[in-house]
Amino acid sequence: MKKFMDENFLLTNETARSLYHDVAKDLPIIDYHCHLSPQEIYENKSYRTITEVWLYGDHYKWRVMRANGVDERCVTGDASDYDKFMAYARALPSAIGNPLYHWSHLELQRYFGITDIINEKNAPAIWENVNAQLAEGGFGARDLITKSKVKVICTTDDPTDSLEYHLKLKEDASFETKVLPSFRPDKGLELNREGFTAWVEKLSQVSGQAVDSYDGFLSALEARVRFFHEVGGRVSDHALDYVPYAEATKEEAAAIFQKALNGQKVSHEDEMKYKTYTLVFLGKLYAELGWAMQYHMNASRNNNPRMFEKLGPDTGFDSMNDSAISIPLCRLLAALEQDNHLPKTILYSLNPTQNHTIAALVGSFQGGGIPGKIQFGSAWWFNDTKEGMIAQMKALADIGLLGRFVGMLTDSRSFLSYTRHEYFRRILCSLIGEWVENGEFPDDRELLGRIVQDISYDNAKAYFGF
Ligand SMILES: O=C[C@H](O)[C@@H](O)[C@@H](O)[C@H](O)C(=O)O
Repeated sequence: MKKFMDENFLLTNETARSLYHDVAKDLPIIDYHCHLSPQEIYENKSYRTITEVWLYGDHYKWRVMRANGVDERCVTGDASDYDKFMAYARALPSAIGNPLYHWSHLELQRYFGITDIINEKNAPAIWENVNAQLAEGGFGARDLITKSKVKVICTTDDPTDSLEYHLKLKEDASFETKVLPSFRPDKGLELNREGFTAWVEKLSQVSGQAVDSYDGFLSALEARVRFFHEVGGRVSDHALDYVPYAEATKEEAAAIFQKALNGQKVSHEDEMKYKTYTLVFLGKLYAELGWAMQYHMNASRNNNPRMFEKLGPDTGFDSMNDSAISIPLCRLLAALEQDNHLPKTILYSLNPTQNHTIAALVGSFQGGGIPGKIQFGSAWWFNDTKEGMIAQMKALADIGLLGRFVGMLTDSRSFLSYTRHEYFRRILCSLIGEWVENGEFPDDRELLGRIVQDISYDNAKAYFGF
């Protein structure tokens, strides 16, 4: 029997062990999509308790606690940090087979040198141990990033953000990791959602442009894209909970925008027309600037209205959507490809039944001399599991070029999540090792090492141009 999570954790064969230990293990990280706070990075936020650094903001862990019957008071409420931590420690043994079981142990092992198997009995000692280490210092946000060998972080930012902390970080030579903004204009696309008109008003203020017409709106958005570019942004990100496609003239899109600006709801067809026109406009701009555009598709968000009312979005009440994406997505990309304005694009679907659909679809839009220009993005959110990552990589290998994959991102709100890259790299090495040991790929260590290094780091570096 293998030992629990030792140095050969998840490395199921000899080739995998050598690829991981000799190549992947010590490579730096490019975190091209996450939800970390630039302010916390700038201020090198420190933590007093394990709960603060480990559980606050981590909605994956909150779901496990709720599923274990923990009262919301002990999840996001006013219970003490100790009680919250104990509630998680009590829940964890039931998370057998869930990546959180592994991530949680990896986080304690790699950052705090704790190799105990977490349970209710030893949790009080772990609480004392981690809190004492935190008090000694060296566990601030920046310290954790540096320890994790992260070269670049792309945060997720609203177009109306002043990017104050990105600008400050740019000036701060004492911190070597690049922290760059990503342009996420969802609030400007979701014209039927509450807050749309207020957001447009804010956009007008920050861009210093009047936004009383669709032309003004597009021009203000463009100004913000260019501002993000100046600050170092090279990536955009869109949450397309369903993929819209409905052709529209500019006049039609403008009339729909005006209607929403007057506080009226627009029909689903009009919403799609507006989104299509605006997405194509933005896509062309990203292409001009050489950015990579990310589409995060098919999330079903905020499924629990009562909890949404109480806690807001991204608090652990989301799931997968099953809208068809193939036709609208092809049309959307084709509208950009038409005049050669398709930017580098990364496509993620939260619905893993669409793995092969996306892997095949990306192949229809490759070209223009950029290796892996259209990417099938890494297994996202509920798919960010051992089986989910293997399924995504196998689908990509089946139909496309796994060797050009830009690999893992963190997508997290926690500074301890960098162990997810280790998890991914172990699984990658194992998968490749199995093919080699099965005689399906030659045992050429130089070539294999190259492929592992590319997927773990070099491809992302070249793709984003960091
Ligand atoms: O991994 C899960 C996430 O952090 C999730 O909350 C985000 O991916 C978010 O939905 C987004 O749209 O960017």
